[in-house]
Amino acid sequence: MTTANRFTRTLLEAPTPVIAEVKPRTGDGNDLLRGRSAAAIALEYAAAGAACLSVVTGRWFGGSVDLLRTVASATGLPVLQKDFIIREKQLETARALGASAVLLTARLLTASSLRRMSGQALSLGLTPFVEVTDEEEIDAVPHPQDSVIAVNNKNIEQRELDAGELGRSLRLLPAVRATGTPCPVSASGIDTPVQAAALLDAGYAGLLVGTTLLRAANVDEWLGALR
Ligand SMILES: O=C(O)c1ccccc1NCC(=O)[C@H](O)[C@H](O)COP(=O)(O)O
Repeated sequence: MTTANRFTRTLLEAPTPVIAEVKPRTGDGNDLLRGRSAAAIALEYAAAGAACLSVVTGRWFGGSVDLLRTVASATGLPVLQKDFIIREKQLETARALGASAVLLTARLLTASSLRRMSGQALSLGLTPFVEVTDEEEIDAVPHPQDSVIAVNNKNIEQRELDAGELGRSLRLLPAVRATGTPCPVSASGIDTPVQAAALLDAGYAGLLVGTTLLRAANVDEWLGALR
């Protein structure tokens, strides 16, 4: 497995293809850590069978690059960094701190910036995790065979305070598959194991789950329901 496809391979081969997210708070400031350390949460996710981890380092959600360092060193699982990543320097930092994949938000980047950042991520051994919300963005994803393409069910312009629309993932799946990506992912707003199972049954290869797992009374039970 090359470093650039470690994240994708791990997700594709996992019995529970969930990317479990660590983020300190919601977009409107509600605490999600509940007194726990980020490392303890990462270890709990790993023990419950999560395939990969995601860390939100963006300040809206209370994150920092230190959080990435902490989570990446807590377990051996591949880690995605979620932030507004727009410069090559951020890619170098992501790699240095232990990330395997980096969020590139199609809505926030011009087509040429997305192409440049995807190419640079791959050359640094990082999987581009390209987040999309419509067909136009999907058609413009560069290097689809080497990227995760994630449909975001929420709207980042609203700091993801909307409830999320899982129908978006179902509607856009054929277009995502048509790109040739091996790894379509549905991200955000997944609240129950029943919803998660329906997205996997529909053909998603992976799911990104944050708030619900951070609030779950029993992460083991939540993820176990998908096996
Ligand atoms: O989506 C983005 O562009 C983004 C950029 C910078 C920081 C966070 C960003 N998105 C937030 C998230 O990715 C969600 O935390 C994640 O998808 C989990 O969603 P949820 O399960 O609804 O908490």
